[in-house]
Amino acid sequence: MISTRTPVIELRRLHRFFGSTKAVNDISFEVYAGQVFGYIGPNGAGKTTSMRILATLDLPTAGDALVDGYSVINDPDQVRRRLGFMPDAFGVYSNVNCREYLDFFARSYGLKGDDRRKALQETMAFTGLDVLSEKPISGLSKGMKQRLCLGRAMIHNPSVLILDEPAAGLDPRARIELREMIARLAHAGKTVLISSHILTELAEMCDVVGIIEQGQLLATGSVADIQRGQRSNSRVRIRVLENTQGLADWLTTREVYDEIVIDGELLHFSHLGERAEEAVLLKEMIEAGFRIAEFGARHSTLEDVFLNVTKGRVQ
Ligand SMILES: Nc1ncnc2c1ncn2[C@@H]1O[C@H](COP(=O)(O)OP(=O)(O)OP(=O)(O)O)[C@@H](O)[C@H]1O
Repeated sequence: MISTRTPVIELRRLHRFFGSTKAVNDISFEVYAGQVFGYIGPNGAGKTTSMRILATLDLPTAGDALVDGYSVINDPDQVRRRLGFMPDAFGVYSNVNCREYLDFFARSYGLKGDDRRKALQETMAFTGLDVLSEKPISGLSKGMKQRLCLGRAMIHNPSVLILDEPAAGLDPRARIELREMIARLAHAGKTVLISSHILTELAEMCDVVGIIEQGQLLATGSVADIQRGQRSNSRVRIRVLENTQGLADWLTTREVYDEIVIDGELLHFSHLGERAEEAVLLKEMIEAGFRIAEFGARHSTLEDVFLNVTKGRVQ
């Protein structure tokens, strides 16, 4: 089915080269209203470079990036109006308090009078900073600084938020709170692009993820889709008391079990099916007369998926 929805964020064959470094090398994807898109890749993959282009802080070597249909090349002002960017490094100004910091950015966006007061109040309430409004930034925890930085990115009520590694360095509680804030943003109809080099960190907060390495998008889809696309869903290990070869032959007749490796009394193979099928397999092996002493299945974790998709290449 052809989608008639217009993407809120669109990367169209985006390229950005720095000399011989292909930081972004032909990346295309679309993100729709209210979606949270996880941009995952190892260090140096090209995440920050593409996010900076979307935030109109850099220009592509070729291709384009669009926000609400506006090109970062031709309509950067329109893009800026619609977008809030949270960079991976927190800006300084540590000698001001939270309210003053947000007020400064509200003024730079041209907000005046009641509109500015309302924006400040709403942003501080959303980020939970209202109770800390007079606290100097220098005294804030890492989690609170991240909230402040998110507040700064959303002070002008943008429809799109670009968050570069917001979960990095957060403790588990602050990470859960960040996840909740992002869910609320998506619920309010905002479109969020969020990066990390850890798939597990984002898996629960994203509708769709894109895995990037060496400037190229290697896989996109829901985490479940990407997991399904992997060859080995689980590694099964069986110890049989005798007739290991006989069991291997018996398994080979069943098409779902391939690449069977025999190692003494042990058999290993990959399995692409459901977990329930493993219970059926165990029952059938025993019924077929094989004396099974051990049976174990290790399901691929999100880390395995990430390692399978990426190759560990750096540039
Ligand atoms: N201004 C620049 N000049 C030269 N090379 C650059 C510049 N900015 C980025 N690069 C290079 O482009 C590549 C991609 O960098 P980028 O910062 O986009 O990666 P990243 O995925 O955000 O990584 P990280 O997770 O480490 O932040 C790297 O090889 C980096 O060294």
